[in-house]
Amino acid sequence: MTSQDPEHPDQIAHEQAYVTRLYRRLDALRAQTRARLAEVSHDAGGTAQARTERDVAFGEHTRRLARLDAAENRLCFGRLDLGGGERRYIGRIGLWPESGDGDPLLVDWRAPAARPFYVATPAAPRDVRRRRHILTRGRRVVSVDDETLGEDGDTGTLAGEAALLAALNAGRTGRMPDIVATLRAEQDAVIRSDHRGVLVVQGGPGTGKTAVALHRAAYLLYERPRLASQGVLVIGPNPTFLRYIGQVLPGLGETGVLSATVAELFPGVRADRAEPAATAEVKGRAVMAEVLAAAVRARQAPPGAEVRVEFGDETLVLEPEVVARAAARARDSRLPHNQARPRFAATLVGHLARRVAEQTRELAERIEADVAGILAEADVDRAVRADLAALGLPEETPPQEIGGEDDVRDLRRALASDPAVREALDALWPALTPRGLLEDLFSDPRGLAAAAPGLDEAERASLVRAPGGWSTADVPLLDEAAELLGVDDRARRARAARDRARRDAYAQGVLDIAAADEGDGEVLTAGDLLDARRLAERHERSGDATVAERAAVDRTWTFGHVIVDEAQELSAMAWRMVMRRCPGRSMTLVGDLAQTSDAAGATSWDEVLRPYAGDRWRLARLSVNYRTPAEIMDAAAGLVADLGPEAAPPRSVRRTGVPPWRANARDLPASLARHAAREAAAPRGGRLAVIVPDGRLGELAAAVRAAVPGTAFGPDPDLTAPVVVLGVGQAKGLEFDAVLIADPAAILAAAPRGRSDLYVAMTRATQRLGILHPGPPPAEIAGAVPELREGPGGGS
Ligand SMILES: Nc1ncnc2c1ncn2[C@@H]1O[C@H](COP(=O)(O)OP(=O)(O)OP(=O)(O)O)[C@@H](O)[C@H]1O
Repeated sequence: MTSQDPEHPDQIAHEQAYVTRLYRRLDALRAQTRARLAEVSHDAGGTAQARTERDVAFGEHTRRLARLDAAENRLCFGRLDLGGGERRYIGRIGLWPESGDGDPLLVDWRAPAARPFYVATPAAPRDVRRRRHILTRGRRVVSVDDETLGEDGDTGTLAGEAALLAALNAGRTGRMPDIVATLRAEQDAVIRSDHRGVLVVQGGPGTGKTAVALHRAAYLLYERPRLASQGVLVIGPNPTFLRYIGQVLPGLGETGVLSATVAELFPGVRADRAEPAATAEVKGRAVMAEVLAAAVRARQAPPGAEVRVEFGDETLVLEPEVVARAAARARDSRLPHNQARPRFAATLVGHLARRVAEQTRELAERIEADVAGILAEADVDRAVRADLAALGLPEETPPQEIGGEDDVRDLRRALASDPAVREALDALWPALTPRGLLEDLFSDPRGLAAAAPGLDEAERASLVRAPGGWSTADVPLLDEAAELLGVDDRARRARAARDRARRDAYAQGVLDIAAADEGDGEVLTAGDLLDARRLAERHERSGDATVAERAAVDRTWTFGHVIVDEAQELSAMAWRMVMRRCPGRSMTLVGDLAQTSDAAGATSWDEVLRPYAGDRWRLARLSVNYRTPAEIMDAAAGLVADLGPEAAPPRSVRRTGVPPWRANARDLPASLARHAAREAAAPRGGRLAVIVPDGRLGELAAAVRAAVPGTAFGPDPDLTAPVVVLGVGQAKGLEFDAVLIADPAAILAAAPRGRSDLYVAMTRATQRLGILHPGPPPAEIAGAVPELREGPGGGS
């Protein structure tokens, strides 16, 4: 039933009255929360415990306010009428009457009581008689749409899907919307899954994997409140994608989630160095962990010549076996390289100290013997004895122990601080940094040959390069190296101290401004009540955003939950890094093996996950494509036909009646520009993506921009522009009303997994798809996509 339904003309007015009441309640709660926040902000003094409690309250009120603000848009979207006459309104958050008693005014979509809204079916109605979708614009109810279930209801399937289809047919905005009002049962099951380990969500294009993963994060943050302080990490394939999905969680009231690409997971490194795909593929292999371990070992006391150290007037010698024993002892500690270093140094310094002490003792004994001989010969002994007797001293003074424990201790100290000794030890077991190790390794073909016997010569040659900058594939290697070398605590502590000083300065600035504003000497200013450090600490502790900020700069931060989108693209080395971020293995991985384009990416989930989760990972499948109309999906399906059942294309939920088309384009830039201009000017509007081979992005984008001013393109293009030109690698995960693909043959040929790339490109459209091919069409689409004879506006 919709607003036009003549049988229920008063339903919109009825729901409007209720929705208005809900917004009144929301407004009251916002005002209340703001007042509490102000109160806590101005509260001061008391015990340390009281201060901590206030800080916690400050954080809670801030989060609550963010949640209430986020609920403004489509606060209420559903109603359930249950068997016993009970009525439940479903919305973004839970709301209770002011009295606090009685039934909730609005049930949070994540609460168990809301679940039937998503999963009740005519066959299993779960006591639901009627499910109503309420569509609002701003605070105004614009339509209602009912589905009747239960014994006396009809099957209602079509009516129930009206809200979904309206959402799917709506024009795209360049920002992913949340789907909380129209979640499907199979998606709901994934979102609420109680599996505590690794949950893999496999599904074809447009099945809602990304949407589901983000809603699962929101659900888990609701269901497991402690998760907010541990942090949730969302990993996506590129910054453009992360911006595209960036509104979903804040829109659901969750602001404390860190999103990052794999390339951003090593703090302080900007991965902007380009490198051939074949090199990245080698760097992504699991064997690189062994290569790095071997490279580190090779820098630990390399076997060979003896080491000579000048100490005072002496030349001390460290024989190869002595060095080898010290190295073995250090390695036995199983500590990372830099942390094992003191043990190695201590062993050798101890050895040297004993050696020096021994030499000193021998020398002393020799001197004593010599002196005794001289005395005997000269018979001065008797005379000395007489002198001693005259002085009242005993004839035999107890011999002072030369080279005893005290001497050895002193010697150890002296040796440990001696520059020559330190230099010798540094050369044997140098302090290493991840960056230094990698730069060294990749610029040294001989060192690589020794560390990477498992790679063939060409593979090793592909790794050799001059220092300067980092690629995306380097990032997991830097992380691996950091693990092998050990955390450089001093640098981290220094950074933490700097951060704290910066925060203190910032907070003092806030207080200064507040003091300047408040002017009046009689009035207590914020500065009177809060000192800079406390304000800084409060800022540090309060709000989820700062958890995300702290996690972002700390390589060793471990998250309570990690979501990986486009998970099929991660290399084996990237998985090692991601798993280190989540030792609890509470993870949601979403991906599609049919869309793997990275040559180092996954072909089997079991292969990827077994090393980390054994068989304790669970697979959920999504099978319905909500994005791509059946006409386009049918044309794209052939591209993945030979990838096996795991990669089978999903079934589209709707048809549009608009088939995809292809056209021969002799002059590709000109033809592309013409078609893009025509599409951009069409009254149906919407957003257009022109997807081109990565290698021709600059040239083709310039041609399109000349025809359609304002066309976006570049490393991180504005997806809200009416027309955007993307390299095929950038299009992953995105969607547009219309898509134009340029030169499919070049896309197929550009990469070993070119078919997957073309499949991704073809499945980005929610409405229309056109393909321009210079020369004959590739066999993959020749039969599947009809040729445009009198297409949009004629010839190509
Ligand atoms: N239940 C739903 N209600 C409304 N829209 C939905 C629903 N499920 C999915 N969609 C929409 O379908 C589109 C595809 O969703 P999403 O991007 O999450 O799919 P995906 O499986 O990650 O796709 P791909 O693998 O191609 O990147 C989005 O616009 C999403 O909002």
